[in-house]
Amino acid sequence: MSASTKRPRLKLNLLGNDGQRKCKEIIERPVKVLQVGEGNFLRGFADWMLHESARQGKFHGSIVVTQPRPGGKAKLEQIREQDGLYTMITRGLSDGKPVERTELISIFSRCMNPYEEWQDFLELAELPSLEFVISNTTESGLKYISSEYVEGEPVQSFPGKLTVFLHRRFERFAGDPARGLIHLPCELLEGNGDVLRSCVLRHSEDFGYSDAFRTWITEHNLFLNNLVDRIVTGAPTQDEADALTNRWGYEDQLINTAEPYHFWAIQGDEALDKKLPLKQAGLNVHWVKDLKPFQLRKVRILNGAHTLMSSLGILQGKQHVRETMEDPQFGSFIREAVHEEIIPALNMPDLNLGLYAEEIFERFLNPYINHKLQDIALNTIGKFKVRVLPTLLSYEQNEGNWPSRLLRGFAGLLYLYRPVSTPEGYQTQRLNGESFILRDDPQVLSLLAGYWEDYDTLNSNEQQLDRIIGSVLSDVSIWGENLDEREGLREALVHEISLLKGESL
Ligand SMILES: NC(=O)c1ccc[n+]([C@@H]2O[C@H](COP(=O)([O-])OP(=O)(O)OC[C@H]3O[C@@H](n4cnc5c(N)ncnc54)[C@H](O)[C@@H]3O)[C@@H](O)[C@H]2O)c1
Ligand SMILES: O=P(O)(O)OC[C@@H](O)[C@@H](O)[C@H](O)[C@H](O)CO
Repeated sequence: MSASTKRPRLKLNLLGNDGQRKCKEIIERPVKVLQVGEGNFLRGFADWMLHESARQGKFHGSIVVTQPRPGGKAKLEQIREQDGLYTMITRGLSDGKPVERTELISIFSRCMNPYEEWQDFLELAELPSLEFVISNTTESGLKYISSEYVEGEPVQSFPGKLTVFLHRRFERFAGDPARGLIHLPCELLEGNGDVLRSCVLRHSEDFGYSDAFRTWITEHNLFLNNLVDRIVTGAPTQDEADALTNRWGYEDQLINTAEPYHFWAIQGDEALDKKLPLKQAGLNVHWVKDLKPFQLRKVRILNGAHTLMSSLGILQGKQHVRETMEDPQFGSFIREAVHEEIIPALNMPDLNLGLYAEEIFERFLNPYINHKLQDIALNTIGKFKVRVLPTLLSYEQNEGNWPSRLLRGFAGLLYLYRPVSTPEGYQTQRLNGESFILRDDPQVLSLLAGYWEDYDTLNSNEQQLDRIIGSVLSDVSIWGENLDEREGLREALVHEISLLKGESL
């Protein structure tokens, strides 16, 4: 956009009377949620859901948004400059048909930088209206980092800050059981609620807080394990953003985009939907007794299919998930791997996993998303161990033979992971000889580089390959067990790699 067409930033007073009234109606509600994290995901997931529930007149509250680390300041400032407003664009396929919806989200009543407004932040703990703490600080943010609390100075880590915050609330309300909070940490960690509670308890010991405080934490605060699922893709392209600016007459620097699909499983009593009316607002939110089956189906089917396609796809020169799924041969390969190998090995007939898988394929085919295989491939070894290998092993145990597509996926991973250390990082080659940088645990990459050292793609024979694969499989430090002791696995993988080298799928 040229300078002459520069538009003002989105603000409340730029909206018409009706728009202002609708936004203010929500913004002015009492603060019920402290949010730790200002990232795209939370804004496209929990905030979007709470706004929807508020819009329907079900959720009578607003959110104070805070940044979880000193570095998150810029995004928070942008939110502040826009009076907490931002546009959410939901687009993708729903039952095979393209859908697109644009909404102005006005659920944030305040922005707060705890590193610069520590006392104000702690004062929030005294709000009688406060009921929830929702966070997403990535897996790196939800962990215990030993620290001291110096009165008046902010603690750096999210769990550390939360501990001081909760202590202030405990003191202000003299340990009133009714003033405990409900915590929904959305970080993608198994047992995320349990992890957060144990961090808070550890910090409370470090900070010298009383046993009575710890009892209040364990007995009167709820830390709910939960599983989130939605692909939130953040800002649109600059061209698209410019076109929207021209259409709206103002610039929104916080436009967020996401797929229509959303799923939130929360391990907790369904009665909590009265306080957090998401299910009753028609959102795909489930209060469940046991989160494990939901976690397992997502990790093994959705993430498993991603991991399976990433190594093979990269080897074959593919770039994106959609392109891979649209390829007739590759697409069928992934569908068959899920329906014929992953789902049977899960052995969960009650969960209608076939339908769940079809929904996932539709998400993979979302025409608005270019999900890069190289992003999914980050730290593939660790992901494969959790997302694919257990399926491969249980299938073999149940059926007495190796599942051919998962085996091919494993062969693809092993063949992609033949790294050579270069100044740019650990490099490998696609099947067409093009180089590709592997981003993974440097220790594992260094071990693998050693095993593949003498290998020559063109001249090495099957015996050498057999020796290398044997060494890789038997490295317990990589796989957590000696996979070379699994009968027939090495031979089958060597055979698959030989086939892979000479062909496409
Ligand atoms: N975007 C998605 O589709 C999606 C879907 C499901 C889960 N997730 C998960 O959500 C997380 C965030 O994704 P996003 O798209 O919002 O990214 P983002 O970059 O927009 O936001 C990242 C957020 O995490 C915080 N953060 C990063 N490192 C931190 C650390 N060490 N300590 C404390 N806070 C830290 C940032 O300040 C920011 O608030 C990722 O871990 C991702 O796996 C994302
Ligand atoms: O985010 P990662 O790197 O752990 O895994 C890559 C993808 O499988 C993942 O991002 C999914 O798209 C996401 O989990 C969907 O909710």
